[in-house]
This record gives sequence, structure tokens and C-alpha cells, in this order.
Amino acid sequence: MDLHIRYEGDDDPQKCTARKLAKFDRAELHRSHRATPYGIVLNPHAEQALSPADRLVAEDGALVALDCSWESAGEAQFSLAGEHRALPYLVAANPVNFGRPMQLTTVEALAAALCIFGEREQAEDILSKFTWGETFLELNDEPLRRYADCEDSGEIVDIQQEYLDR
Ligand SMILES: C[S@@+](CC[C@H](N)C(=O)[O-])C[C@H]1O[C@@H](n2cnc3c(N)ncnc32)[C@H](O)[C@@H]1O
Repeated sequence: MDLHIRYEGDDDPQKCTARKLAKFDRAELHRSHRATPYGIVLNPHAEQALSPADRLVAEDGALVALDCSWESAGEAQFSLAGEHRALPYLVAANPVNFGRPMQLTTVEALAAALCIFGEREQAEDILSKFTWGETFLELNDEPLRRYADCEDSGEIVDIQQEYLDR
């Protein structure tokens, strides 16, 4: 699946996961909203949760993340053309936000979406570029497998609730 990243460039370049993905040819960076292709946009502010039902749109178009600092990741920043989806409950494995729910790096968000779409190998491949990448899949193994078995976002939200209630 083609991975595209709207790259804002306002985060620490040393820690930026988007730049590393581009360096290894795993994703294409775009410097403007207009240049970013239409597709499924990973947006933590979106009302609808990502589910396997979104796979076709991502396959025909693109799977898109917005790489910017969390300080500037307000709702307005996500004015990209596409179908916006939030990821369901998952925890971060990156050293900055380790163990925190929902605030994933760009590579974690893309890998989670790939797992939900059944593209586990591609998810493993992009995470393999990061020392903590495998830990993300280990920490989230059960929810990711359960989300991938869902039909639609309604089912995803029901499963997410189980984790939120724990
Ligand atoms: C705010 S940027 C931070 C990037 C970080 N500086 C890095 O180097 O990876 C992370 C991006 O991943 C995606 N993302 C992260 N958590 C998400 C969630 N819970 N739901 C949907 N998308 C999410 C969004 O596209 C978000 O803009």
C-alpha cells in the first residue's frame, strides 16, 4: 500500500519518524496540502474510527499521515482532502510517549493502520527501521489483531471500549 505523509517540518528532525521512512524509501513526503494525494487521512480528531472497511479507499488512493509536532497538531492543521479517520485505542512504544494511549508517532500510526487493513508484513517492515518498532507490535498485539477482524467502525468502537474500561 502506498504511504504518503504531509510533512510540516516543525518537529525535531533527529527524532522525526517521517523523515526516516522517506530516507528508506518507505513513504513519500509532501510539502503542501495540495501536493498530498487523496485517501484515508489518519487524524486523531476525526469522528469516525478507522476500520478494515476503509481499506479500498486507501488502496485506490493513499494512506496519509500528517507529520507535525503535537503542539501544532490542532484540528485546523488537518484540512487535507480525504476521508479522515482516528485510530482506535492503542499505546505508543516510542521513547517520547512510551505507554501513552493515542499519541502515536507517524510510523506507529501508519503501521497500526496497515495492521488493521491486514497488511502486517508491511507494518513490520516500516517499524523495523526503529529500535523500538517491534515493541509497538508486541504492546498492541491483541487489540491490533481484534481490530483487524472487525467489519466496520462500529465494531471497532465496541472493542475499543473494552480497553478503555479496563
Ligand atoms: C502529530 S504527528 C507527530 C509525529 C512525530 N513527530 C514523529 O516523528 O513521528 C503524528 C501523526 O500520526 C498520526 N496519528 C497519531 N496518532 C493518531 C491517532 N490516535 N489517530 C489517528 N492518527 C494518528 C496523525 O497523522 C498524526 O498527525
